[in-house]
Amino acid sequence: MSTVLQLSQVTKSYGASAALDSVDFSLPDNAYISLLGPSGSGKTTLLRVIAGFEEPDAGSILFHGKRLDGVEPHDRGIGFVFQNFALFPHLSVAENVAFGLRNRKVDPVTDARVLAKRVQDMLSLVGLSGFDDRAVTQISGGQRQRVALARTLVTEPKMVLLDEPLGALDANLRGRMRNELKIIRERCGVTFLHVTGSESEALAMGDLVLVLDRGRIAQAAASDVVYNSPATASVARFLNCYNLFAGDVVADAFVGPAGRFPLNGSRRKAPQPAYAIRYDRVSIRSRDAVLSDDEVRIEADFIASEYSGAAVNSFFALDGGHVFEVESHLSHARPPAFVEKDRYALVWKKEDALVFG
Ligand SMILES: Nc1ncnc2c1ncn2[C@@H]1O[C@H](COP(=O)(O)OP(=O)(O)OP(=O)(O)O)[C@@H](O)[C@H]1O
Repeated sequence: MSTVLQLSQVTKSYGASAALDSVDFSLPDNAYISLLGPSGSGKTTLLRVIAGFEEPDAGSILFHGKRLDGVEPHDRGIGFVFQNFALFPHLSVAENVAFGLRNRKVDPVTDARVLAKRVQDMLSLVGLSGFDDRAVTQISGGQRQRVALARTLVTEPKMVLLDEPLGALDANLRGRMRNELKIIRERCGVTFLHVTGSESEALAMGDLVLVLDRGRIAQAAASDVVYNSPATASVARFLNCYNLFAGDVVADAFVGPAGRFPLNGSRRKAPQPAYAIRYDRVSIRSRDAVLSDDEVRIEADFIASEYSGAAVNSFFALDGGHVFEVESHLSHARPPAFVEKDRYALVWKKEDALVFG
């Protein structure tokens, strides 16, 4: 697969703080890439630097093998879809889409018939044929999202940057638009770089998922690799499906304020030591249940359960107040009702824990 974009050691600071700190990655052509990171991790700054709205302080950006230094945003061949869609409210759907083509600096399209044909093709690509004359104030959020996308795609960018493109939509529509965006990308065959703060969105959409942590790429891998094998404790935290413990490896155990967890030997190199166990790898047992040699246990008080259709998530308070979460999939068996404030044993296999440090 050929490379569309390559960043090497890209750094951008605002005052004394580095929004991007030596960012390195390569993106394949014709792929859907998710960029996941918590608020303030540098996602928008990274998109703005790639788009050319900001210049990096150091490092290089190669787009199709050519350096982008000093190239104006409109000359980069990179499209940008903004979170709030940034449509012109006084223009119709078709006029919004035509705007970019008619007004672009390089090779503007002025012939009305050519323009109309290109706009029609684009509206058909995003599933909005027949909406040409509608005011953009008289269409739904999902339709506005498609107009924003059509307006970018009509200029035939070689890559598209999308800044939280589903953030302004309600949860239901967000789910449907995930699929739509993937289909539209496949039809036009260019790389989409989709920024999101939602781990489920990033994992569902990306052929490749980049995880940004405090201005650095903490991991770049396929969704299942990120989910099952987060590279650092911070990545595990963003995924919202791991219980994390601070502490250190001492001989054959991980020891911290929450207790002593015997290890099975495997350990991944990471800047910060931590112990992680996924919510759905834990079983809830009575305190007197017998443990086998390959299991680890901790005791905690039941707080509450939350039913989500396919699973029940149960919350427990560890001694010291830390909340521990267990996800029980209902396809296995429905967990019994637990009694509030009663104490239970939370048990997992040594080999299911991830040990960082
Ligand atoms: N124009 C600016 N001036 C000063 N600091 C800035 C500026 N833009 C961003 N920052 C800082 O750079 C860091 C990264 O910001 P950025 O907006 O890229 O993060 P983000 O991951 O997109 O966050 P969010 O998800 O909340 O939009 C933050 O600490 C932010 O305060």
